[in-house]
Formats: sequence, C-alpha cells, structure tokens
Amino acid sequence: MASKLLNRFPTLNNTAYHILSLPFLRSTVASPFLVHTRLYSEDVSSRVSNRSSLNQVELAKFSSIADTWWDAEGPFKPLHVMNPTRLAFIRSTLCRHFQKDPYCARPFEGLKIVDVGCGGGILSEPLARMGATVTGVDAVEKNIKIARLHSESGPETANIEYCCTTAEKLVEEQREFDAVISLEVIEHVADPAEFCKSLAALTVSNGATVVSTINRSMRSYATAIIAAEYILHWLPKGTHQWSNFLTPQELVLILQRASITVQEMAGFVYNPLTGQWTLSDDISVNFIAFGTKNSQ
Ligand SMILES: C[S@@+](CC[C@H](N)C(=O)[O-])C[C@H]1O[C@@H](n2cnc3c(N)ncnc32)[C@H](O)[C@@H]1O
Ligand SMILES: [Mg+2]
Repeated sequence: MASKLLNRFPTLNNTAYHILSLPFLRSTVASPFLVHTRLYSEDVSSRVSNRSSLNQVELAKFSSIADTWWDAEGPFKPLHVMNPTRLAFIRSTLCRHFQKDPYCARPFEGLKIVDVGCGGGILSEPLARMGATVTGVDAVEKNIKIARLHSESGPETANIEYCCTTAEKLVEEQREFDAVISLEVIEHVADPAEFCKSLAALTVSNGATVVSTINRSMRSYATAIIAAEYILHWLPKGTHQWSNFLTPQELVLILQRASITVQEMAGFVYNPLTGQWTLSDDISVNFIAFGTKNSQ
C-alpha cells in the first residue's frame, strides 16, 4: 500500500513517506479526538449526489466576513499570501497534464476550469489571467456578489462566470470541466466523501482535480488553530474545526473511491522570517493534491 502510494507521489521525501506508510487505521485511532466515520459515504457510482454539501454553520462564518475578501490585511490575508505558491503548483501540474507551456503568459488557454468554493475570487482571477475559461461557484451569495464586482474591473477577468451554487447542483446541470479546483473548502463541507464524488462528476474523463486542505495532525492543531486563530489572530477564532480536517491518506482514499487517482501531492510551508509560503514535501499541515479522473 505504502509503496503504491509513494509511486504516485514522486515529490515526497522520507518524512512524507513515513506519514503515508502509516496504515490508515493507525492514523485515525492515534488521533486523540475521533475516528472519521464521515469518510464512508456509500454509492460512489451514481453521477448525481443526493446529499447536500452545505454546512450552514460554516457558511454563516464566511457570510459574516464576505466584504473583506479583497482586504489583503484582513481575515483572508493567509489565502492572499499563499496564492502565488498554490498557483505555482496548479500551473506546473496542469501544464504537465494538459501538455501546455508553463512559461508562456496564458498557459491555460483552451482549458475550462471550475473553482468550487471560490469565495471572493482570489484564485479564479489569476486562473482567468492565465487564459482559462473560468467558472467560480460558491454557496454564499455575498461572496459571489463581491467576486463578480471585483472581476468586472479587469478586462481579463470580466468574463469569469460566477454563480451562487454548489458542486452537486452543477452535476445535476450536467456541467463538465477540464479541471476542477477546490482549495480550502473540503474542511468546511457537510460530507467530504460526497463532495469529492461531485468534484469527480464535474471532471471530464482524464481531466484534472485539485484539492487543498489542512492535515488532521498534532502540528496542525498547534499551528493552524492555536497559533493562527488564538495567538497571531491571522484568522477569526473558530474558523476551523480540527476534527473536520482530513489526513492526506484519507483524502487520497475518498478521491480514489470517487474515481480520481491522486498523482502528486505537496505541502505549503510558512517561513516566519520571510513571511512567505513555499512548496515543500512536508505535508504535515497545509497540503494540496493533484489527481486525474480515471477514464471509464
Ligand atoms: C476558506 S474559503 C476558500 C476560498 C477559495 N477557494 C480560496 O482558497 O481562495 C472556503 C469557501 O468555500 C465556500 N463553501 C463552503 N462550503 C461550500 C459548499 N458546500 N459549496 C460551495 N462553496 C462552499 C465558502 O463560502 C467559502 O467561500
Ligand atoms: Mg479552511
């Protein structure tokens, strides 16, 4: 199992190998707080999910700070600062997969991309500037209004299609995309396995799916919750529920069950001296996964 996973993650070092080599059960039983029963949604074969991904408590948190999306010093500062790093991962993985030139100005020309849980459009806008035809969807109406307003100010972003909807509703509408991207959303949805099923259904056969989230590790409890919310006040208190985080193994598993094979994974690591994030093999806190939809 571990060697199979390692083959899929050429960028991982020994640390990551050790994390991945832990049997799934050991990692969940070792977690002091819970075992993730939410991973075991049945019926992964049907295209349309009959369960809503909406978690109203989580959505209320985002609604209350919606007007701060483009305040680079506000509650979404961590996403603004992280953006170049996550875009570097997306650029390199998508260009490799779709055989595009990563060095040209508009490498995503010709690709249809959906940004699920787009918030105010922090990711959707640079994707559009890189040439993609972008659809951004979010369950919070206020986010979509802000995203639309902001995108209208630039000629390259004005064509982004923003909709207040969910991944499962797009599946019902039979929408499909070359790449489905959902960053920092899965830890806020009602049922991550069902959510992945919807992401997979939106991805064309042999298309790409990219998901980022926070690992359910002791380090993430110390850094992403205690430090970020209570000491540094980077995020409002209560932004994240540690028990809702997924380990990399769990994410790989639920994506696999939804017909997405994870091909590459990387961590994001913060350097307090430079104030910057970099891509790393350390997936113990923030991590991102790139997968491809199995051809049927
Ligand atoms: C932490 S923000 C991430 C925003 C954006 N993806 C980014 O990384 O810049 C999470 C977003 O997911 C949205 N969201 C949460 N649950 C959702 C769901 N079930 N369907 C669609 N959007 C959802 C929230 O409204 C919020 O805008
Ligand atoms: Mg989050």
